[in-house]
Amino acid sequence: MWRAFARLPRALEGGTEVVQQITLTQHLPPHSNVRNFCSTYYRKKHNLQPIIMTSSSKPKVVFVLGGPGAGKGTQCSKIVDRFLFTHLSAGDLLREERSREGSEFGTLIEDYIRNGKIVPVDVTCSLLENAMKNSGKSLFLIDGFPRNQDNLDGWNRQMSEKVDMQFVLFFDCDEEVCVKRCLNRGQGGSGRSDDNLESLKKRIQTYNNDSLPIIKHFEGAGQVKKIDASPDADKVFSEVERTFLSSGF
Ligand SMILES: Nc1ncnc2c1ncn2[C@@H]1O[C@H](COP(=O)(O)OP(=O)(O)O)[C@@H](O)[C@H]1O
Ligand SMILES: O=c1ccn([C@@H]2O[C@H](COP(=O)(O)OP(=O)(O)O)[C@@H](O)[C@H]2O)c(=O)[nH]1
Repeated sequence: MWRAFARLPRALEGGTEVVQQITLTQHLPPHSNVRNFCSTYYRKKHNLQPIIMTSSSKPKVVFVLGGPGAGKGTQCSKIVDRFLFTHLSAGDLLREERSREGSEFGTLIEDYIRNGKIVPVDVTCSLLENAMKNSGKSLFLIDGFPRNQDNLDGWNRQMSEKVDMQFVLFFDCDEEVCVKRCLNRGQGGSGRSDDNLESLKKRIQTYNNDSLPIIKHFEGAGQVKKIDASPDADKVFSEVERTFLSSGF
């Protein structure tokens, strides 16, 4: 620990910048002090304003949205490696529920997924709430949700009072790139029943008709952080990392 501190630039030693880390301290990993100092250094270097964080007992949520294959899952794994978030993919939770023995929703979920339709919110929202509770954690990336007005309304009814939504991370990606990535994922053996051209046409249509208006809604409320998802995954992540650091994480 001491060696890591000793290598920090001299400018930081005087503590000229005060960054309140009230909430962060609830989630500190073993080397958190080093991490917090490094975040401060990064902010100074890039002339970013320090975020003054307030304490809150509610779990924090970042929604991760973007077209099918935009790279949401890929970037979420990188965020989890770098920051203190727990990744909850609504699609993964639905696929797990579909495969759970005795699930009353298995057939319904499979039909919705294969046809690129959006599963009724009560099912998805309950899976998300249970996963949040069972994790015992308090910082979540909710990946691939909310995808339509029904999702948003259901979330607002069931969850919005129980959590603090921080922002929406939106991976902006051309349709052709998205389709190509999903087809590659299918050919690479994803085993997903919807990584084929027929399902993809429907998924893209659902995204354009139902999901984009939700992203626009959040944009109108000033809650969207938009990332260009077309470069390679590491390049995309450097933008993502910058976004999280500048938001105080
Ligand atoms: N920036 C990128 N450039 C090229 N391929 C990518 C990039 N990000 C993800 N991929 C690949 O594209 C496919 C879809 O990515 P994934 O993260 O599963 O997308 P999503 O969760 O948005 O559906 C995967 O095979 C993944 O390895
Ligand atoms: O909140 C959600 C998330 C996913 N899905 C369904 O699960 C599929 C796959 O979603 P996922 O996020 O796993 O993949 P993506 O389409 O983003 O690649 C979607 O097309 C929907 O049919 C859904 O109904 N509700």
